[in-house]
Amino acid sequence: MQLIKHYFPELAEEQVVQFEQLEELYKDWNLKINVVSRKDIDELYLRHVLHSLAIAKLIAFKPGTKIIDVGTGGGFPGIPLAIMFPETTFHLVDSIAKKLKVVDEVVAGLGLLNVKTSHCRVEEIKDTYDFVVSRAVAAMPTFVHWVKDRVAKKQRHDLKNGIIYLKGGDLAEELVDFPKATVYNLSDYYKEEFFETKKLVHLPIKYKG
Ligand SMILES: C[S@@+](CC[C@H](N)C(=O)[O-])C[C@H]1O[C@@H](n2cnc3c(N)ncnc32)[C@H](O)[C@@H]1O
Repeated sequence: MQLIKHYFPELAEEQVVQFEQLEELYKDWNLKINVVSRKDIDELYLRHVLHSLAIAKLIAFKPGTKIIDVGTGGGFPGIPLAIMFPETTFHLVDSIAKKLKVVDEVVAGLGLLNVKTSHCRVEEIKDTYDFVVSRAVAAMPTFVHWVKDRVAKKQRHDLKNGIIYLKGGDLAEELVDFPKATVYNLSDYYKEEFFETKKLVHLPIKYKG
């Protein structure tokens, strides 16, 4: 938790409490429904919370912003971002019900009012959002195909509406067809070795409606 305070010193007291509560909630629920690996749960703040919050280093979502987290799994990056931006609404979607059960319990345990969840494939969602966030779900061409019509027209931020994707490793091949993508190195935000190869991709998506 010190890690989170170190990189995000401006958190309000309520947010600090919510981030602190995450560890116990995940440890507890993970014993009942295994959604986070053992190694990852021991390093929850580094591998999940801080990693998810890299998106908050790129952009501060304004009040009223609508975000969808596609393939949220156990709630990443959606839950840490929902704590960080309480006036932004987050729709967390996953095709595996047991993962969303954990997400629902963690959301209830934290008392988060800005999160809703759907158990479905993202291809079934019809709504639109300012940004589509995600981590480790599909290769970029497949992902873009799934979500390109989910991006709203109205711009609220300097950063163009579109996809914000947390990815590891070499992205060059995946991004050849997306010249408008910008890749950010998480090592520019965080000094821990875990982030050395981690990246954040922003891909603006133009509304076609
Ligand atoms: C590797 S996990 C990543 C989970 C989480 N984003 C994280 O980083 O911890 C990928 C997740 O994407 C979900 N998923 C894959 N394709 C999907 C789709 N088309 N619609 C919704 N969820 C999907 C899977 O069920 C799985 O929970």
